[in-house]
Amino acid sequence: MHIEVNQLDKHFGDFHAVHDVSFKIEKGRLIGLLGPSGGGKTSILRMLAGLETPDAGDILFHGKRVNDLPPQERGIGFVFQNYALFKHMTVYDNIAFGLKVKKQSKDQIRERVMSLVELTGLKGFEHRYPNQLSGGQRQRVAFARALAPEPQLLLLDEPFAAIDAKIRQELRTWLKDMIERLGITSIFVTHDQDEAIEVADEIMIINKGRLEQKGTPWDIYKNPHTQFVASFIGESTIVSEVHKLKGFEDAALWSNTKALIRPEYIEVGKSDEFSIISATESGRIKNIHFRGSEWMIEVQVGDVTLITYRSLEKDALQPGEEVNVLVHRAYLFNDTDSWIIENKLKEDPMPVHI
Ligand SMILES: Nc1ncnc2c1ncn2[C@@H]1O[C@H](COP(=O)(O)OP(=O)(O)OP(=O)(O)O)[C@@H](O)[C@H]1O
Repeated sequence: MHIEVNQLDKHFGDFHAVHDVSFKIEKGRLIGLLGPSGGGKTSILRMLAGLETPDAGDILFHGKRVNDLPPQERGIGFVFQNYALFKHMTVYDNIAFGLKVKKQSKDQIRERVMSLVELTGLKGFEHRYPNQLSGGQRQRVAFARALAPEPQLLLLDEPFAAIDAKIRQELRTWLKDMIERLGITSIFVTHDQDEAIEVADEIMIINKGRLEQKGTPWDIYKNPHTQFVASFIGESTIVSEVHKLKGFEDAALWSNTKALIRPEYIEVGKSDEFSIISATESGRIKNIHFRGSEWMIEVQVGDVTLITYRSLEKDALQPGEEVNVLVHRAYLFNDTDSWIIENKLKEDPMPVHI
């Protein structure tokens, strides 16, 4: 289903929960609504579902305004974080529920339920009750139940929040595959950036009721439009006086700016490891922390502490050691504008407006 939302607005009493939100979603896309708690993600989802009425704005499904359609007439399936399965019903009856409401025949229901049981890998579990299933299995039942009436839009609110980390990882991949295979337009709410980056075709970043940015995970990561987006997606060090770093002197031209520097744009090494000498700084290793497959390195350059990662032998760098540091690029933000600025001693000297 193709979705268009124009200037959606919602207050709860005096509280402005959703501000002027507009977006379009193409048919078959898997969209992640990502943002901090209380930002308005669930409110947007509930308005799409018809469970909440917008104060202003239009919601169009296939170009047709649906603001006044009740939830059951919008062709939507739901999956919630707490499974919301009927505890007193078997897996079979849970999946069949929406079909019975639609008054389908017993044979039709059996055929549809069994094909969904097969699709979701639940064969052999049809006669179990929810309390006889693992969290991951219950969530697959919830998914099958939502799909049963053949919705055109699937809405998932924190679908994996209540599930252990390892199973959550498996379910993410499973869900992505499943949705791709079915080609059903889906929107899921999450506050977990890794989940959104890994699963979604496109991410919408929601903060304080506003849509800050919409794009593919790669595009948002590479070209964050606001300081909030840059700091919410991926890691970064915030630096207020980036012009003090070699190659970034031009940043002094813009007032009230803050720079964000991603770990992968920082290279740290012993002096003989660098060839681009003019752009390197002298720094000192402040601390190193073991992080499993890599080490987190805090390096002091003047009064700035930068964070980066390296896979290295334990004794390759030591706290207190003098090192060379090269910063490749930074994101620069002031109240109204944003730029990507490359190290002019190393690469393109011109900042790119984003
Ligand atoms: N029915 C309601 N009445 C009053 N305030 C509400 C209502 N629903 C939501 N809110 C408020 O609106 C804001 C946005 O809530 P919403 O649930 O949409 O955010 P969210 O981004 O989904 O957060 P979370 O990740 O915590 O679920 C919150 O401050 C919340 O307290």
